[in-house]
Amino acid sequence: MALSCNNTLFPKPFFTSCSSQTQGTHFSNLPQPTKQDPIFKIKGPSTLSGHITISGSKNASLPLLAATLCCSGTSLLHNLPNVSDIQAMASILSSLGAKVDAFDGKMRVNSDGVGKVEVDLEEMKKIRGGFFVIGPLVARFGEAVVALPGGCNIGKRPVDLHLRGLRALGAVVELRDGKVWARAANGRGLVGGKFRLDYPSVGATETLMMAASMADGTTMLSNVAKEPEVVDLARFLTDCGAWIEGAGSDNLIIRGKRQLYGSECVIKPDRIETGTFMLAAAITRSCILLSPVIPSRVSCLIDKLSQAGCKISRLDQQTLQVSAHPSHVGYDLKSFDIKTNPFPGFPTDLQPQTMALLTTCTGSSLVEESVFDNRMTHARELQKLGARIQVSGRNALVYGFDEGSSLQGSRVIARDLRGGVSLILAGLAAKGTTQIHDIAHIERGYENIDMKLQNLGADIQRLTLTPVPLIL
Ligand SMILES: CC(=O)N[C@H]1[C@@H](OP(=O)(O)OP(=O)(O)OC[C@H]2O[C@@H](n3ccc(=O)[nH]c3=O)[C@H](O)[C@@H]2O)O[C@H](CO)[C@@H](O)[C@@H]1O
Ligand SMILES: C=C(OP(=O)(O)O)C(=O)O
Repeated sequence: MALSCNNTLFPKPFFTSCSSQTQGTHFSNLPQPTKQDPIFKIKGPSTLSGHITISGSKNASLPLLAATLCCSGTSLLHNLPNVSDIQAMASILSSLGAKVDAFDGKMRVNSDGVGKVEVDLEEMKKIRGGFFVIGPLVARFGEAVVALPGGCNIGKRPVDLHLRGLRALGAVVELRDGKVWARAANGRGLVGGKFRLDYPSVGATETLMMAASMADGTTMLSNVAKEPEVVDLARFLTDCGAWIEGAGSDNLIIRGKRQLYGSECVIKPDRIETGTFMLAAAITRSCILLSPVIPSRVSCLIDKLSQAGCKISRLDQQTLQVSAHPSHVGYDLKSFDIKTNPFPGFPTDLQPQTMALLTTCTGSSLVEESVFDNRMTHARELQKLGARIQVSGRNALVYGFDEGSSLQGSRVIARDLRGGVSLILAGLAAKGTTQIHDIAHIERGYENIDMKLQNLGADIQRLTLTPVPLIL
């Protein structure tokens, strides 16, 4: 599409105009480190090659770990990613009294000994996924007290649909002192009900699936999320003895069972990590192999990257080759537009990484974020690397480079998980050194990302800076 700086969609640029004045280094506005501050230091530009192993999905693992609270006996989950969100979730389950053993990427959970239904506020602040325990706790133990959840700061993120849905299943739910207090009315447990979600929220769908699986009677949920992680949760709950029909469609019918039993499950490969590494190949104009992957879960990105000119081949059931190498592609990658949407639409969790790629393509692109109301803060950081992006509310215009110019290394801050990883991608493509601060956000969801990229040939190091005194 042809776009100009005066496009009427963007009457008041939020960050800078589309000039290249932001190119170069930007150290001045950054706070001096005052505490141990691990950073990623990247020397670019990099060319990647070789094979990358994709870890289990964080967003599938979190609700599955919560679902183990529904089960009598022991559950065994395999292929959990070694990331801080999973450790935080394990710590929440232990704090409730569940027995959790973690070993070799596996977790064995037995929640028969749960003796507490209140989650510690500090634990809840760390992650979004901690809120999932509300459904299983009310359904199996009759009560839950859970603080409002943390997670990425990407917009308002209310939990009204979780709470209204629980009320439709007979729970009494109140908000007091920043906590949600929920209990099954009359001490009789939850009862089946009907609930239509105003928006197909992934988290609310998962909370209500877990709750309804143990409610007395049949529950009908409509306008539910169709994300693959919902399908994975339905499969696990079914293996535990639940009766769920319709996972992956707009409507769910769930017949509640009095008791569910611990089961075993292998977490599926992370589709967002898959997409992130596909974009890493594209932004560095490289060729890499990725496995294990489920291609149908990243088909939106496959379409967009193919449109840009990347060559994507399926080598076997679970191996993809992504090539953006000039000798394979023949010309530089072309820009494309994206609009994020619930699955099967373009995933919001790949929007920042895609924006990073678009800053290096020829032509200009429109990025529309329709899922979250404040998921553009990475644009400001990408600008520090010289990217030409104009943000207006939930939309961004991204201008590619003219021949000969490119991103330049700089010091930047990871402001959230996917925005943070978009800076790694940009740093790989940029000339010179990029330092990324606040990388704890990135480590919430990416297992050993520095080592995985080193294995592909990138010059990236994880360093811990020693605190320096503030010089006035
Ligand atoms: C731990 C986890 O799995 N996180 C994922 C999950 O987040 P999460 O489950 O929080 O995302 P939702 O699908 O619930 O949120 C989507 C939209 O619905 C709104 N909403 C949600 C719940 C509610 O009660 N009321 C309401 O208005 C949100 O503000 C947002 O605008 O799905 C998102 C959308 O694919 C992903 O970006 C997150 O990575
Ligand atoms: C937004 C994300 O995570 P969370 O919902 O846990 O904040 C994410 O995984 O991109």
